[in-house]
This record gives sequence, structure tokens and C-alpha cells, in this order.
Amino acid sequence: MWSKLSFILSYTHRFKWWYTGGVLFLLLTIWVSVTIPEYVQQGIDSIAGGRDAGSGLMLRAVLTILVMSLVLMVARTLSRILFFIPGRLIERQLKGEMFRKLASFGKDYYENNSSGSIISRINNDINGVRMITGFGLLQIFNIAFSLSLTPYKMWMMSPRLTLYTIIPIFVVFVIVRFGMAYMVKNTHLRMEALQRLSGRIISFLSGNAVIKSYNIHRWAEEKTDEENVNVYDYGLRISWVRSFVMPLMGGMEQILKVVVLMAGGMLVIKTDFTIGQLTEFIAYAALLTHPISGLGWVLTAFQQGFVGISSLQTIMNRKGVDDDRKALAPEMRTRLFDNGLQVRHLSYRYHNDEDYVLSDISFDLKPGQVMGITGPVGVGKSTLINCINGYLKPESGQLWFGSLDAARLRGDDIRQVVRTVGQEVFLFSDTIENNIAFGEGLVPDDERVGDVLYRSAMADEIERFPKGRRTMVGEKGIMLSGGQKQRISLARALYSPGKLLILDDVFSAVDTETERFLIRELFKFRQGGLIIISNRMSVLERTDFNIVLEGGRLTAMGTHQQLLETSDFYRNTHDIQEGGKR
Ligand SMILES: Nc1ncnc2c1ncn2[C@@H]1O[C@H](COP(=O)(O)OP(=O)(O)OP(=O)(O)O)[C@@H](O)[C@H]1O
Repeated sequence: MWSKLSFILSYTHRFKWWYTGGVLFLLLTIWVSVTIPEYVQQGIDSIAGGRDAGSGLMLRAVLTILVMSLVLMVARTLSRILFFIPGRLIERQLKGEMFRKLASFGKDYYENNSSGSIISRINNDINGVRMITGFGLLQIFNIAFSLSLTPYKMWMMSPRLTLYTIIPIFVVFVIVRFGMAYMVKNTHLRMEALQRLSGRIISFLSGNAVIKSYNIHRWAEEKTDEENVNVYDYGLRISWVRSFVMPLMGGMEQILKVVVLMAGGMLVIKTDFTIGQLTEFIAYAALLTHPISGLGWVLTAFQQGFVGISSLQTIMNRKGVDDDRKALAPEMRTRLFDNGLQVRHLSYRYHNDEDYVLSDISFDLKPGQVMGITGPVGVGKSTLINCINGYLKPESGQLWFGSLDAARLRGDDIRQVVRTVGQEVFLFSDTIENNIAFGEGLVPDDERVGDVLYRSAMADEIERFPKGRRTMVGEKGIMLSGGQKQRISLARALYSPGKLLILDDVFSAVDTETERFLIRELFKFRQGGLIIISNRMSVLERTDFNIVLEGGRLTAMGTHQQLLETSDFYRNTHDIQEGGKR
């Protein structure tokens, strides 16, 4: 509870002057609201007093009510503005902070949380915080002021009549409380169902091509509908409560009026009360209904908001993969690969309870060298390069950049000098040139873009697009072929080169001629080191040396010629490919 309150306070205190202004205008609003009935009473009683005695008084009362109503309107509007804007600003800040935090998590977080559910949960949770810090706080002050001033005024007029009004208010409050508790439970269930639904929809939309090619629309629709029905069911329950509780509020105002009219009417008959006083009392009773219904709403909003806050806190308190690592000074960063890379007895497993994917791997890569990695499928080639580029964290002492232990380096420091073109290419829904140049400033450099497009063997193909390099690639690059996407991804790495370039099987989707061109260009212009994962001999025979991975172990290392003699896997692959050529 306290941690949640301090979470709210840590954001609200940044806007304390907004809230202070809001509270002052709210006080003015409530003071004017409870003062107007006094003038109504004066006006009515002056009418009852007859023309001579009353007309002047009545006119004065009417004018005062008019002025006060104007003040009320302005003060109420300002009080709302001063509470709502901080609520929205806090929502904006929180979304930014959450995005930064989520971006700092490693792969393990995303293995257990689908992006659909993360987005939906965060939106829901942050909405809850906005409700609390905006309308919620306004209501709390509103209720506190109204429930102290209005009953006081009523009590001063007639303690007995005040007690009569409390009974229906209490009954309705209890009903509202139970109704709201039921609503909170269902809102929570609905939120969870919505998260699952968003997760499914996102996954089905990204796998739309598979759904179409296997003609499994019905299966996807049924899966989606399962959750859709849940969202509908819970939503319906919430609507039922709303349809019952909200009219109850309106009803309560009428019940109160009847109670006050009956009990107060008796007082008027006994001449203990004037007609004006009775009208004033009825106005107060009506003023009470809103804060009481507001109380039911506030309790629910806070309960719901607190659930959201604890889920946000879980994310906020989770450490990013690099939180404990110190950033390198900029000059150290740029010289990170100056002494090459040393891998020493590297072993890696994804989870503590699983077998090692990589075992006891050692090799050196000097600046300027080209190294090939080859081996059967699933032996840990991508895992190895993800250890080198800092996405995965090897244990201390197993991977070094000169004298710097990679286990102590931040991933972004490593990736400033190590560029990777992976198997899975991601393109943003933007133009080709922006997809290439996004890492460096907002305006792509025409000449450099042209140069890297040529070196990635994309220049001719792009000329044929209607808008050339300004062609939009569509969601995730949908309008490009697999090979084109890979080469744009290569162009991206060449546009802002690091000191070590890693290519994970990027030649798999290109023809032999394009492959030859790409290799020639890569070797001609390479800066620093180059690691290429490939099983193609045309690539491996041109490197300085290659390593062969089998079953997570390094089974052979050497030049193309050496490996033909020492590695069975290498020789077999060579023979098969040579056989294919004949
Ligand atoms: N995030 C992960 N969590 C758990 N296991 C994983 C994860 N990623 C990969 N693996 C496992 O690690 C092993 C090696 O995978 P990796 O992708 O490194 O192989 P690879 O040699 O690059 O395969 P390919 O040639 O098919 O690209 C596989 O058995 C795979 O199932």
C-alpha cells in the first residue's frame, strides 16, 4: 500500500503547483455551491413576505445567485483543468519511462511475455494511474470538502432532518460499494482476456501469410473468437452493474427529496421552518448525492489503479540486462576492437536447468581478419555470435575485447563497434532509404545511401521501383522479397559501419552471381573484422580461417585447405557442393 502511494507521490509532486491551484478552485466551487442555496432561501422567503418587503431583497438574491453561478462555472472548469492536465502529463511520462525500461530488458523477458499482452497491460495500467492522478484526486478533494461543508450546513439548520437524510444515503452507499467490488473483479478479468485477445490478434496478423497458405482461417477465427467471447462476457457483466448502480444514484436524489419534503414539510406546518429554508435544505440534500456516488467510484478507481500500479512496479523494479554495467568512455568505446576478439573456453546455456548449447569454445580474431563459422543446423552458430555482439551475456572471463571482459560491458557499447546482420530481418514501415539510414540522424545522406545500395547489390533493383529508394517498404518490409530484405539489412550495416561486421547466413537467399558480387565488395571495402556464418564453400574458401561447430563444440579450426584435411563435416559439405557443380 505504502509503496503504491509513494509511487503516485513520486509523480504527483512534480505537479504540486497545478494541484494546489486545482484544490483552491475546487474549494471555491464547493463554497459557492453551498452558499447559493442560502440566497435561494432568502429569495423565496422574501417572496413569501409580500411585495413591499420582498421585491428589493428578492432582486438582490437573484443578482447574487447569478454572479455566484458565473463564478461557479469558471471555478469548476479551472479546477478540472488543473487536475486533468497533470493526470495526462503523468500518463505521457509513464509511457516514455515504460518504453525505455522495456527496451532495456533482455530476450528472456520477451520469451515469457508476448508483445500484445505487454502493450495491452501497460495501456490499461497506465490508464488506471491517469484516472487516479487526474479525476481520482479531484474526486477525493471534492468528496472531502463536500462531505464536510454540506452536512455542516444541514446540521446547523436541523440536526433531526439531517439524520433522516443519512439513512437512504447509507443504504445506497452500501449497494454501490458491493456493485463496485463486483465491477472491479470483472474489469480485472476483462483486462486479462483483452491481453490474451491482443496477443492472439498480433500473432495471427504477423502470421497472416501462414494462415493463408495453409487455409486455416477458420482455426484462427475460432481461437480469436474464444477470447473475444470472454471479453464480451465480462464487459456485459460490467454493463449490468453500471445500468443498475448509475440509475440508483439518480434515484437516490429523488428519494432524498421525498424524505426531506415529508419530514421538512412537517416542520413547515409546525412553523419551525420557512418554505425558503425547506427549499435550501432540499438543495443541500441534492448536493450530497454526487460526492456519495463519487465515493463509490473513487474507491473502485483506486482499487483498480493500485492493481495496475503493482504490475507497473514489477516492470519498473525489474533490472535491465545492462543496469549493473558501467558505460565505457566514448574513446574506449571506439577502440574496443583495436586488439581484436579473444574467446576463451566459452560455454553458454539459455536457462540454468538446460544443457549447454555451446561448450568450451576458444579462438582469436584479429582486427582485419575474416572468419567463417560453419556447421550443421542448430549447433549454436547464432548463439555464438549473439554472445559476441552482446545480446547474450557469457560468463566472466570467457570473451574478451583486448583487456576488456565482455561480461562487464554494456550491450550498447559492444554493438557500437559490432554490427550484426541477422537471419531475421526487421524493416520498419518506412522508405528504403530511411530503413538504411535511421541509425544516423534523420536525413539520409544521398551519396552514402547510393554507395551502400550498390555494395549490397540492390542498386539496380531499386531503380526499377516506382519511387526508387523513397519507396515505402510496407509493414515489416512486406512488399520486398526475402533476399531484398536481407540486402537492405546489409546496406544498413554498411551505412554506419562498426569495427566488426557479423553476417549470419545472409547469402542464403541470393543467387550465386549476386553472392559473388557481395563477397567481392565486402572483402574490398571491409574495415576491421568480418565474421560470416555460412555453409557455402564459395564464401568459406575466401576467409582467413574458419571454425567448424558441431553439437555446440568447436571441432575444427583452420584455413579452407587445412579444414578439407582435418574436418569430416567440412570435407563432406565441400564434396557435396562440388558434386552439385558437376
Ligand atoms: N532463446 C532460446 N532459448 C532456449 N534455447 C534456445 C534459444 N535460442 C536458441 N536456442 C537453442 O540453442 C540451440 C542452438 O541454436 P542456434 O540458433 O544458435 O543454432 P544455429 O546453429 O544458429 O542454427 P541454424 O543453423 O538453424 O541457424 C538450438 O537447439 C536452439 O533450440
